[in-house]
Amino acid sequence: MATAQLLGSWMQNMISSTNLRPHRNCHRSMRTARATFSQETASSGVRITEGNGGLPKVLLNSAHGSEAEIYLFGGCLTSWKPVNGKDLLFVRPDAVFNGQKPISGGIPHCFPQFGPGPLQQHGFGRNMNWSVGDSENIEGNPVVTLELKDGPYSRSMWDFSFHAIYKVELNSKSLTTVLTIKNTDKKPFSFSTALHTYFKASAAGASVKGLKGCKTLNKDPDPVNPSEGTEEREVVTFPGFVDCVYLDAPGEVHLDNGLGDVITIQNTNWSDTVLWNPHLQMEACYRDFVCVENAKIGKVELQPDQSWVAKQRISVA
Ligand SMILES: O=P(O)(O)OC[C@H]1O[C@@H](O)[C@H](O)[C@@H](O)[C@@H]1O
Repeated sequence: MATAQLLGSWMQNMISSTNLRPHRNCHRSMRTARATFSQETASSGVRITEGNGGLPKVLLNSAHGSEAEIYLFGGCLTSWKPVNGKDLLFVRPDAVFNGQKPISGGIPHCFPQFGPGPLQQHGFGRNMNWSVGDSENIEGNPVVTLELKDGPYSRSMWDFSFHAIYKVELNSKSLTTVLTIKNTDKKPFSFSTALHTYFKASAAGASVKGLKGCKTLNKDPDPVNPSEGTEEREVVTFPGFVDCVYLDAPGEVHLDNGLGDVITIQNTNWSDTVLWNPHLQMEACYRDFVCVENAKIGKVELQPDQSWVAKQRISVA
């Protein structure tokens, strides 16, 4: 795509308002850097365009025909189309794109709190502007790295210096994300986190395999005092309201979305899995999605300069 198309005037505003870094070499003039970034990103299958509500979004296009999109607001993946062309993520019809409220759908970040807890539900990572740190292309597969650092808004709720790095790689049939949280403060901090993935589904026909034997924290009916149990089922379904944490979940589970797709959800270091469907609490859309979330429910404590890293890979056959 031509530079002019990539960088309209809205984009130039966004560069300053979202700390978008056009290129690693910051000594170049901004103008040259913008042009270089756009040329490089166009050829790497990574480009930035205007999304809903005028919010900037990163488009990933692989040489194989797969596609994904990520809003910088919240670092939120809102679309993933493997080569079969079907979007396997779900964005709720009540989602707003105003840069004020989190985007309800896709893969929002829960950070630095999964919740419930003292901070706002699911923390603030999903309603801050992430920036683009880097982009590359590996054998036709676009890779983009987003970053989030503390600022006055996060400090007002959680007074720590941190650096979150979110690397997203799109392959023909898979989407891999690596999240790194680094303590850049002089004091330790602790956090919980999740990738709150909304999958498009027929909730009535959807099921998850791989969780049998896990300890469970069932948040239905009381999310603050969940009841402990053990999952006995080989195949977990969504017959009504579901809100359950699976502790020490395996590195791989399988979601049958009830729409003809089986999605393999693999992880490294996301120790827990959460299943959620709001049923009649969201009458307008509960039939059309299920959430299968890789999570870290127990607190991670990081000393200064320490990092925590977790990987998720979602794929279709
Ligand atoms: O903030 P959202 O996207 O509406 O999601 C809320 C739900 O997120 C789930 O992860 C929690 O387990 C639920 O308890 C919660 O209600």
